[in-house]
Amino acid sequence: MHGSVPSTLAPENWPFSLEWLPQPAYMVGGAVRDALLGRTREYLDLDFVIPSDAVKVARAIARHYQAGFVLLDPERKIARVVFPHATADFAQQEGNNLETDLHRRDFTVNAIAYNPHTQEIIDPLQGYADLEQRLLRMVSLTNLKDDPLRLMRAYRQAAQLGFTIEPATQSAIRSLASHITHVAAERVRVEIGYLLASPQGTPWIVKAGEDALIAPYFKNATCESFNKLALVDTAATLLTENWPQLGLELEQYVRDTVKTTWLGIAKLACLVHSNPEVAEIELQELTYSRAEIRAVTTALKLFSQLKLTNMSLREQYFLFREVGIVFAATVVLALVDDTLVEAMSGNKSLRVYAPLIRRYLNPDDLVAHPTQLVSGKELMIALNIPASPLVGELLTEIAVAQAEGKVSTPAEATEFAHQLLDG
Ligand SMILES: Nc1ccn([C@@H]2O[C@H](COP(=O)(O)OP(=O)(O)OP(=O)(O)O)[C@@H](O)[C@H]2O)c(=O)n1
Ligand SMILES: [Mg+2]
Repeated sequence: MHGSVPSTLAPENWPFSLEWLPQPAYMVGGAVRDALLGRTREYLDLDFVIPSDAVKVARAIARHYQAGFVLLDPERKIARVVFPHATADFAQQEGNNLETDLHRRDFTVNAIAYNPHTQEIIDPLQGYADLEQRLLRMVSLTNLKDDPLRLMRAYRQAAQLGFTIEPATQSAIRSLASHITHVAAERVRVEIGYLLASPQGTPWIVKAGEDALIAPYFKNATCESFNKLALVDTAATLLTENWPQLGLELEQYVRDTVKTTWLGIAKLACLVHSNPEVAEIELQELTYSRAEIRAVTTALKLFSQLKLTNMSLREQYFLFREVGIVFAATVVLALVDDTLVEAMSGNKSLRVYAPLIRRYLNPDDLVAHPTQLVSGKELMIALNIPASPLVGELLTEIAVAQAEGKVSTPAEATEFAHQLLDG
């Protein structure tokens, strides 16, 4: 049917030996699809279908290789083996034969199997032909309905693979859009996360919005909200060109464990209600973490303050203290807002933020990155005062005075606090 099987599928590249798999056993899903596309991935994520004893096989492999073992779904008999640089899922075949299993999957390009014992490709749904045309074609409307997360997966995979959605599949998705709410919000959040993470995702989340898949989660999003997403990408590029360090920060994750980059935070801020309190509820419903919600609401609260010119050092100090690590995302939001007010004319509007950005990127800048001259404890001893909120207030005033260049040593700081108390 088509050329030779790509070597990336070969068991030599697996984290375990082929001998551990019974006959027959099949590799399926994304790994087969990507290998046929010539796509390489940094992290191997393999899926196997085994007619019987899938969990037993997984357990034996995990034990032998001292890898992690997770029983993902006891009912459908799916288990995961976690190796240091790869993950392998082992699922009991659905139905009496492999064809039935493949017919229950989401898209034809994800329903191609590879038999590692015979090196055969099994492609009853002509997924390979769709791969060549770079098309996501549903296996059936019923399958989309059976797991409506697949509606969102279509946009996410189109974005990741650079594919388009085949027209009949597109109509089916539209007709089933209201079913998306039957899916756990957490699963939807993961797909949305992928779409917000990179510029390739932007046209596809816009499309998902037009097809009514986003409205259940971002009830207040308007056309303008979606238009802002592309402006975020543009603003991020502009910032990156001028301050590469800020660009790197935008690509970083909020926390290592969550999948939202700072760029994603800026985009979320465009989709939620502009009132931080309403935004918080929307994001909670989508199961975003507290750190992510705080990041979005902070950016929403503070972006317009970045625009203020002639801010005193004191005001700047408090701004930096409040914005913290959300700075880069907040500058992006401010730039996007400028664009909406007046067409972004080159670096003109960027210049407004340059002084703040320079402070932020300079670790020795005492306005953006204050150091502590004296601790609360030292202050309590030196001034002979008890622990109380007053100590915190004095420490803040010392930091502001340091930012203003009024004090620069512990002794001066203590003396300054002393005067404040007496005055
Ligand atoms: N809701 C879902 C999730 C998965 N699958 C099937 O299970 C395979 C593996 O799922 P997953 O790893 O989630 O997706 P991949 O297609 O492998 O894509 P990715 O590149 O994101 O891993 C898919 O290819 C597809 O055949 C499905 O039919 N419906
Ligand atoms: Mg996969």
